[in-house]
Amino acid sequence: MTDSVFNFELKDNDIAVVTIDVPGEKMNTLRASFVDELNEVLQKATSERVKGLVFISGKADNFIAGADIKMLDSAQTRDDALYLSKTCHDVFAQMAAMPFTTVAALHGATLGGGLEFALACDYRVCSDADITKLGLPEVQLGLLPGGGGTQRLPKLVGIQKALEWTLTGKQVRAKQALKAGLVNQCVPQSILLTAALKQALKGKVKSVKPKLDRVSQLLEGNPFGRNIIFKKAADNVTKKTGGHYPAPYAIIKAIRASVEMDSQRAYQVEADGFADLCMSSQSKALRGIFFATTEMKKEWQVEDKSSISHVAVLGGGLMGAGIAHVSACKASARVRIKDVASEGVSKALNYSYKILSKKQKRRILSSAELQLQMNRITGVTDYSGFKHTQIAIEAVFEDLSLKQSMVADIEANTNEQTIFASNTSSLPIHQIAEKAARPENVIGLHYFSPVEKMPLVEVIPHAGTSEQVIAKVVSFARKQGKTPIVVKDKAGFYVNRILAPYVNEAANLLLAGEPIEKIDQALVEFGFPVGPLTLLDEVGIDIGSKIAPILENELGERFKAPDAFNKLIAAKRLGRKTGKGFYLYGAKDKKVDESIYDLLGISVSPKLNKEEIAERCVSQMLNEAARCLDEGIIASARDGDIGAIFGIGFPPFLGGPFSYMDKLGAAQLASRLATFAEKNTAFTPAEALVTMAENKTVYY
Ligand SMILES: C[C@H](O)CC(=O)SCCNC(=O)CCNC(=O)[C@H](O)C(C)(C)COP(=O)(O)OP(=O)(O)OC[C@H]1O[C@@H](n2cnc3c(N)ncnc32)[C@H](O)[C@@H]1OP(=O)(O)O
Repeated sequence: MTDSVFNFELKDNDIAVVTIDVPGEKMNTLRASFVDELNEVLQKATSERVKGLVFISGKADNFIAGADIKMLDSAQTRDDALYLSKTCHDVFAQMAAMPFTTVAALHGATLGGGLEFALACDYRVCSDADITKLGLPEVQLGLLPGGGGTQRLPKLVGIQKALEWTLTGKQVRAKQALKAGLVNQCVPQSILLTAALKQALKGKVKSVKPKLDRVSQLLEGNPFGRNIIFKKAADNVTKKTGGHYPAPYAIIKAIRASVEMDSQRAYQVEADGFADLCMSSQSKALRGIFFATTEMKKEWQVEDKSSISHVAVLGGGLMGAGIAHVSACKASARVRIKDVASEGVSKALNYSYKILSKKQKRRILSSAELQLQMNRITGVTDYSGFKHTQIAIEAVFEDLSLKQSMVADIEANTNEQTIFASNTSSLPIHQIAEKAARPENVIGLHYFSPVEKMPLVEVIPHAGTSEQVIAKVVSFARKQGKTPIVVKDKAGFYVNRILAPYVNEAANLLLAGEPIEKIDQALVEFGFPVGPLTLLDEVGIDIGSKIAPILENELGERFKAPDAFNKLIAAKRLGRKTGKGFYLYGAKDKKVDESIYDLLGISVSPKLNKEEIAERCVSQMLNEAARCLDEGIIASARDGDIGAIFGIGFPPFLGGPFSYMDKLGAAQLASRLATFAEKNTAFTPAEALVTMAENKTVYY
């Protein structure tokens, strides 16, 4: 192994190959400290009068995954960050000005600064492998592409596509990259280097204009059309993010500069934007999420590396169908769905088929791939074919004796190693395992709806679950594309436990006369994706009110849900599924059902402003999160932050409830809670918070 990152090798035909291989790392990333070495390589190539130069990665599954995020995080001042962006600009400008042909041979992750590196080359050839993904995901870190991405991308793929990709952080596959003009050629990995060498010999290619349809050409080709494009992009950002994130606006500004300013000024706009964003609290929080999730991937590693390949799902309802889908289509397992009725089975199969068909229509999936994935899912109404099941995941009604009988059935029809995982959202796992012959194999695995979209899963071992089973289930959940957090077996686990007091407070405010839309808007403006009453309508008011008594029994009166919910249930206003809850649901939109105020005996009389409404609801959630950590429901503040962001949509730019509590300060929060508690004891500050306030400590 050498210490070099850029390993230069001159081939017989005067073509040089530079293999990029950051020593000791499985992923190539770019650091400012590599610049001198890259400059040396470029000088060497110039002095040796090479005809062409190919950049390829020495790693098996990535080209370059971007600038090193740890390096970005260590930038102390705006000037430090500005220096990083300008350093990238300078070195990439040198690459672009080389007198010989430069070719980037791309395989695997080519992201952020990695793609910007490739964009500075004359020609890009990529492998057609599934793992080849190209993109500028900086926005997800609260940043903009600071290595020339906002300048070079629009020139290759057009303004609209560049905006779409950089504003969403979308990663595109090889074929899509070729179609859009991002890469010049796409080949099997086995001939990637050969194709790149061949191109390097051919010499410089003429730069081509983006492949645009006529309407796009017209729009992008004149200032009036561009005005429309940029305004629409900014409006969409505001609609989607509520204006909470500065990065998308800075991206739009830099892309606009790329077409409206001279190159020097436009690059300065990009560098300034990058430096400002790098210092922003939003980017710091989002980078924190990246570090947290990467760290979590290393925990609960399994000794037995063979992955779970045979899965059974009990219950073909919405949750069961979603679990079957991610097991088959993400974790590539064979899935057997069991339902009491064949109708349940076919509904579950149809669920996957619909999702896959959409992907096929969007050409993400071929019809052969669709068929292959569907072939992995079968259904039965009995336990035939269950013998080799490695994990059975139940998603049936919240009924303890039903779940216990399923444990017995699974034990009778599978094998000694089969894991029984319950997708309960409220029942204690130790009770489900109570009558099990092999309680060490029983565990909770709590998904969130819709399963294929929600990134979190709670893994809940009871006291007798074996460590090996926990590790296997965590590893399987990761294969399903989920971020698992291991939580303690106590009522509500973590997510529902912090959600319940938040939703209850929203209901209390409604009963006190605050209008429904105002409550929801207050929390959306705070940064949640939907308001608490909309959320309750989505989950189902009946479901919410089933969990509440369990929490109240085990954890105390502060969890008591308002009695008014019973009136809603009696009136069959269960939420979206019955067409009405707090809102009335039409084919396309929803509106507040004014008659609900009469039904609940409320006279609308707004007294609080939206900030006060948000503060009351959120402080309930924060208080309960503090208790959860204190009681060991979650193992760390980090797990609590990730759980709330990925499970509830707690505003990511605030970094999660614990990061937010640090920002507010325990003293400030405890004092606000104590003020609210004078009128409602449910606000009594958690002991842990009071102690932190006294000792002036923080979570991070
Ligand atoms: C100036 C520029 O415009 C600014 C930038 O480029 S900002 C960076 C833009 N790039 C990104 O956001 C990509 C970040 N990385 C990822 O999304 C994912 O790591 C990935 C999709 C590349 C691979 O995912 P996966 O296979 O699950 O591997 P994952 O566990 O995440 O990463 C493997 C290792 O690479 C590290 N890594 C990946 N990308 C990194 C990056 N950009 N910076 C620092 N470390 C990185 C991870 O921390 C992890 O390190 P570890 O093994 O020491 O814990």
